[in-house]
Amino acid sequence: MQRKPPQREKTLGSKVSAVLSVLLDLPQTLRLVWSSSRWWMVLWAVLLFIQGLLPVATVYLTKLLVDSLVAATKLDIPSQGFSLILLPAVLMAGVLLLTELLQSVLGWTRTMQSELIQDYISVLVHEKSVAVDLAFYETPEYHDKLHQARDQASSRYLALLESTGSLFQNSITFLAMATVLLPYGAWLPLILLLSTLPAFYIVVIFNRRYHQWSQKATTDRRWTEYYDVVLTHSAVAAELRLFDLGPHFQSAYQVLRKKLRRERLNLLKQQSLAKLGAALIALGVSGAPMAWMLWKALQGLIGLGDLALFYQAFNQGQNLMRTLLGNLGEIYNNKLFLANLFEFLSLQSHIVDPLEPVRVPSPVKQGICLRRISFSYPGSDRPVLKDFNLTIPAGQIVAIVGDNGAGKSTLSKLLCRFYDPTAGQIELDGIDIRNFRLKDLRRLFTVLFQYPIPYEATAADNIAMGSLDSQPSLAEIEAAAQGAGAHETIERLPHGYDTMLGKSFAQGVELSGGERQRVALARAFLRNAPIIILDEPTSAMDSWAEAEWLERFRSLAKGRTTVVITHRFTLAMRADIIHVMRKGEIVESGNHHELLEKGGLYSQSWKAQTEAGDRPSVISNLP
Ligand SMILES: Nc1ncnc2c1ncn2[C@@H]1O[C@H](COP(=O)(O)OP(=O)(O)OP(=O)(O)O)[C@@H](O)[C@H]1O
Repeated sequence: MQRKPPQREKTLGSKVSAVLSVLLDLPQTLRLVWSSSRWWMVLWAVLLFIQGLLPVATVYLTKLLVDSLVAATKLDIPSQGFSLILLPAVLMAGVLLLTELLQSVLGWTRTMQSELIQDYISVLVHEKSVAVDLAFYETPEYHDKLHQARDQASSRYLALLESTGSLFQNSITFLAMATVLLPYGAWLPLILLLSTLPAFYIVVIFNRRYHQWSQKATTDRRWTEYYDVVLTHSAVAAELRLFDLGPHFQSAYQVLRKKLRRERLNLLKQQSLAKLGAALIALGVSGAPMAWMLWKALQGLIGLGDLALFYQAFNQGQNLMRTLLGNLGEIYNNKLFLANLFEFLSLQSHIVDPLEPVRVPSPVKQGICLRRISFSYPGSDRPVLKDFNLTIPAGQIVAIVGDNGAGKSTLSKLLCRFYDPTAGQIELDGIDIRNFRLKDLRRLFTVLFQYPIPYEATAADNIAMGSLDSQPSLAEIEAAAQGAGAHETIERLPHGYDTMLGKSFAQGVELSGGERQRVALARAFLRNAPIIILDEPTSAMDSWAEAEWLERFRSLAKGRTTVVITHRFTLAMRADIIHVMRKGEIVESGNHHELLEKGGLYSQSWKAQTEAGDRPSVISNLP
């Protein structure tokens, strides 16, 4: 077993520089906020600046009030005393009023900013997640990253903004307060700083530990989310009840939650103890100046107003210092978490447009040619295709039949460049498809995937999604539905083409598997692409529906290049060329009659099934 190299202990200096580098990078991080809500940010900064000055005004007015009170008590005429107190009292009330007013305007600003930032980050994450290679979905690391980016980014950004704002506001208050304290001794602000440093150190250390733990716990948290979905999702509801899987998944969920809770509580316990220690140190350091001021007051060297001012200013100064350093700790912590978002946003796709794209052929004249293709899925050593050759002539219907796992669906993914082959090349009219712009290449294809997605939308929109760019008319949608054999089904729905499909939203209806497949087929047909790939188009259809659909399909596919991936011989036999695939290789090719005459795998499967009196629908798994 390989041993891990011993981790070098970090020195205090390297820890400090790590913290500093994270903190100094703050403007870069805040740029994103600036892009999302710049004017709200300006308003927010102005409000914070004013709010930062208010505590000092309160402290100063307290001194004025106490001094006026002392002076008033020495006067014989009460009305004169009253007028002495009036001005500072009114000013104090004004400051209190302004504090309240600022609070509510700030609350409003913060809510607006929070909405804008959340939406902005969601847009960035969505843009990235629809752009990255399909290969990213193959790795748990990608799912962890996506989870971290989605799960915490918005809240961490808001928290970062909050702590930065708080740091800004408290720095202003602190500077003003330090100015007030300076006449009593230049060393006082220094004592304030010293008394709060231990707490700061503890905040930073534990924030880092929390971040490390949180990164490590991402996979566990994703598991709990998975169990949560299984326990609550409609697609799983029937199996869950029939196989009585509820207790199994509930227990798995609870075990993980318990583990996560325990780890988090342990961290919190250690942090609380350390914080208590830091608070005791701070108390010891700050007791001395208070005793010193009291002694001076007793000596008559300072007045009561001074004592009140000093007490308030020192007390608030210390709280402020603690908050300031706490803010820095928070900024550091949130920045650590936001690194996940930036890491996610900086993921680089490998399947990209070429530097000098070539125009896609229009119309397709020769067809598609796969030359010596080898391919393994990312993260897997097992080749799905090895030295694979295939020609799909333009304008013909080519069927690919083969047993499970032969690599049939993989072919369609390579043709659309969801993945690139590890060796060999795919040519369209003699040009390597890597020379085309991705969008242009994919626009040449329409695909009915093996497991098509039913969208929560109306029947018409479900079909229109095949070609949203062209804003299809209802007549075009209906024509596609006719071609897929979905028209009659949709006509029978309560609101026809306007019926919502899926039951997650109001007035939705559920279609059967075969009906859903026809709607998906209609979506594929609507896209007027020159190359059609149909992966098991009739797998959910009954034999009558299949026979009827096949009749229509011939005319629909006319003039287009079609690849039909199927287990069904009744479908394959109508193709111009049939390729039999096995373990990543083409083992037989020809039309139905040629293959029957050859007496190979195709013919044996066909005979075995017809002799058994079955509909010859599925290729048998011959040895
Ligand atoms: N995303 C993936 N990551 C890793 N391996 C995969 C992935 N998708 C498919 N495979 C593997 O590639 C092989 C070929 O899969 P493919 O889906 O192309 O088979 P198929 O011929 O379409 O099978 P079926 O008739 O069952 O649909 C299978 O062994 C499968 O396990």
